[in-house]
Amino acid sequence: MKIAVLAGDGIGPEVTAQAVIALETVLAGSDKLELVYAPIGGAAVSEGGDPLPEATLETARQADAILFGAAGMPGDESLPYAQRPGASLLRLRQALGLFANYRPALLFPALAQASTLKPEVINGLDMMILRELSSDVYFGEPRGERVLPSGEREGYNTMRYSESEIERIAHCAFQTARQRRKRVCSVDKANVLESMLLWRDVVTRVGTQYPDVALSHLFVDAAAMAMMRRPLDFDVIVTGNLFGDILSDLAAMMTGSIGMLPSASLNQKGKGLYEPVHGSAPDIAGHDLANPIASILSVAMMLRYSFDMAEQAERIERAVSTVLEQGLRTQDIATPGQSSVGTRAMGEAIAQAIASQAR
Ligand SMILES: NC(=O)C1=CN([C@@H]2O[C@H](COP(=O)(O)OP(=O)(O)OC[C@H]3O[C@@H](n4cnc5c(N)ncnc54)[C@H](O)[C@@H]3O)[C@@H](O)[C@H]2O)C=CC1
Ligand SMILES: CC(C)CC(=O)C(=O)O
Ligand SMILES: [Mg+2]
Repeated sequence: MKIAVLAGDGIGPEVTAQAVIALETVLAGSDKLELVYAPIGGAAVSEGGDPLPEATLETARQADAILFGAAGMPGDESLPYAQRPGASLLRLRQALGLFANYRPALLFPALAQASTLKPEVINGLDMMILRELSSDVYFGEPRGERVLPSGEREGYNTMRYSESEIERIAHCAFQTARQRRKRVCSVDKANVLESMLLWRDVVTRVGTQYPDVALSHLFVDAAAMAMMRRPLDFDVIVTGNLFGDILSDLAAMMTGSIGMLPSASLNQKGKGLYEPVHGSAPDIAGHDLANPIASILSVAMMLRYSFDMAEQAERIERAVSTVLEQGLRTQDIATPGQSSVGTRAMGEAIAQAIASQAR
């Protein structure tokens, strides 16, 4: 198995290093693992000017799966789009056709006190946010900035969705729900936006092919409220690129921290990129403070989705659960008065827990 490792910027390399250790530990004894490192984001700009060099793209194309860290740092936004380190991930997603982004929000019981919601509201939390990843306002044309006749500057973007783009993500949602609790909630803004009215129409039409799955619809503002109020009501949430980006950060806080949320992004051929939901966290980068669990759990998703290695995936997830049960915390999931460990110590403890498991 050839894995492209694109660690990127900020805490990206810190958490990815721990995810690689977890992967190597769970595959110990296998000579099949091949890791190919390539630069992306600000790291790639410093080397050659392009945040997504052709060689990196080729490495990603040739690999069986991709492990991504984070890209982008403060100040990026002043650069033209194609040179922006933060945009390199969007370009990579587009180039590989990664349209289905699975973001599971799961509460580890040991972290009930770390969530900002009351334990009785979130105990048992297990929702899957399925975010469409290759379209919407992030990619719509035209986009840009212009000067109005008044001399005032105006920024503009285009929210768009085609029927086929909605259809394919809707099928993913219903198929995922069939493996879970058979409920899909589609989140849109069909009361205001034409692209979202089409979204609702198409999801409803696709839903008729899955009579065993219950489909509901919510406008995104009401969805944000309902997710905070009764998160356990949700099974699969399917939504567009922008709303999925926002709602997954919201869901992350229910699990204790954004440092807990992994993700898998798949294309139509099943090729996958695996990454933590969080960004480069410049405020804590370089201080051994980042929580590596989201990245480590992303490796578990990789083993399950790309390599059909459910047993090894479960071993990683069980090791995470074990160290959390033992009371180990990085600073983001520590409750007041609780001591915390750094990125490396958390990663090492998880690797040790994997190694000492009875198989
Ligand atoms: N997938 C990616 O590569 C993403 C990149 N970004 C980029 O990252 C940069 C920073 O963006 P922000 O909005 O600050 O989002 P962020 O996710 O990097 O950080 C938000 C907050 O969460 C904390 N945090 C994030 N990950 C953590 C972890 N593993 N452990 C503990 N705490 C963690 C940070 O310290 C910060 O307080 C920007 O340049 C942005 O464009 C943002 C989101 C995703
Ligand atoms: C480049 C951004 C859209 C990354 C992000 O915030 C995300 O994928 O969650
Ligand atoms: Mg985001």
